[in-house]
Amino acid sequence: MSLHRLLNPVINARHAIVPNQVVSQSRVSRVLHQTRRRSRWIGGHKSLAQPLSSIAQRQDSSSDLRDIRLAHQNSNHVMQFPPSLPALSRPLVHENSIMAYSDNANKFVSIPDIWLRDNCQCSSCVHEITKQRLLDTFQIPKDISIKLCVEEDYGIRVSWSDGHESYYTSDFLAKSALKNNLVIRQGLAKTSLWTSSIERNPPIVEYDSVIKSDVGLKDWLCKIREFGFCYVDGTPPTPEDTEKLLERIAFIRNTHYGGFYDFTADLASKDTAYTSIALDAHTDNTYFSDPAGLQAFHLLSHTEGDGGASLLVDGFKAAQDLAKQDSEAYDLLSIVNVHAHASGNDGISIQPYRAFPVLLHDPHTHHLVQVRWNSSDRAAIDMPLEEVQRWYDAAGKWSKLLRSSENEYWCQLAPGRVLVFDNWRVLHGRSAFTGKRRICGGYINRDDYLSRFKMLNWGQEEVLKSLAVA
Ligand SMILES: C[N+](C)(C)CCCC[C@H](N)C(=O)O
Ligand SMILES: O=C(O)CCC(=O)C(=O)O
Repeated sequence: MSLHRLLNPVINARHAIVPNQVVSQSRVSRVLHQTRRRSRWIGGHKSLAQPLSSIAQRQDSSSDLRDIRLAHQNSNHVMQFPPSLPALSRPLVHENSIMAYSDNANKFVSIPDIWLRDNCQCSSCVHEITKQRLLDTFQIPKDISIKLCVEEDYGIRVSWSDGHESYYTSDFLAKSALKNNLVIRQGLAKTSLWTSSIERNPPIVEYDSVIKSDVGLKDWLCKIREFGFCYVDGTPPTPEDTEKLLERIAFIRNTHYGGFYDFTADLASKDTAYTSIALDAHTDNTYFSDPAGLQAFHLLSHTEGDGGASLLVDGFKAAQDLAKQDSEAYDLLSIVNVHAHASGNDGISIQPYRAFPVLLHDPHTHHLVQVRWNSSDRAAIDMPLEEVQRWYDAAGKWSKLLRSSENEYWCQLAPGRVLVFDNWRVLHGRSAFTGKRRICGGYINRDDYLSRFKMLNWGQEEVLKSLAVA
């Protein structure tokens, strides 16, 4: 059975639909080069900027980008996910060194002694309960070497030149050498992009299944990971039961709005969410360095008025549309950094530690990992004013895609139906409303959400192996 199927029953590569946009560095470099030629500008601060082309060249040198870009170039902005993993090959002992199959080098390579010694898993080197390293890495003798290593049924035993004894399971050694561990490290999974037609068959789970069993919780999180959102029907229409539901995933994130939120149009917090005006499709927390990973809404009541429909847009789908429609615009929104702020509450003006692009990509895999889009909270654009028209042109195309009837999914929330969505992928909004409308919900950190997802799908042992920890 291939490692791929061993690792993740959730992933089914044969049907995986594109989850991520891959911006080829060569194209990004060309866009920058054009920008540089016109305005001698890179990344905002000439003295600090490192021309992306040089970063691209550095990244170009790593083979893991070559096959990703190849996939990208051959498949027009998209990459089938996840990259197929090689069969798990058993490590072997050769001339007093340990060889493991590296899918980076596509061959068996010798594992460096320092790495092996530093990753000894015995109870004096790793805390058995906390899984933290106890060993002082930098006290390992510089000339550390294997004095003797013996293959056993399930692993390899090593006697070191400093007298230490180690034992490594074959599974640990094999998985630590793989570069494609990102599937587990990043909690990647099957992704289905959607349009307004999702209305016919939206992802739904039942409250009881989620509350009563981890099987139900896993099903919910897998649907959120696949579609970027999922309803939970049958939820008792109370803040208490809604909070309990969300805490099945992880603790609620505290912000300047408080923790678990229960709000209405009373400007209790000085944000337009606390009014009755319409809100365009946006992602929340663009003013935070780390926007919440999940956001939830549970409409508890709406009396003496109407409107207040909810809007969802698949940002990854819209990004794919933009990439196909105008790759230069896509690249510009992937490069130009935009500032954001939250400054309504007294004594508060929050910004992230740096400006971020609308479309944020993983610097190593080039996968699209985050959409940051909120015109209400947007501040300065990190681009010389004489250049900024290009950003507005690109952003205008993006906005048009978000507002297209193909991509807008309008739904009417109701008591008992909790909406939870991936705030790094799915944009949300609402129509204007009248009357008294009460919504509760909460934010959950992305890392806490993905931790729960990975624990339910692979378990701690496999996750730690993917990190070369256990
Ligand atoms: C969700 N809750 C009502 C607590 C706050 C809403 C804040 C919305 C903010 N403009 C943003 O985009 O993040
Ligand atoms: O009131 C709503 O339906 C959504 C409010 C909103 O967009 C937000 O809280 O971020």
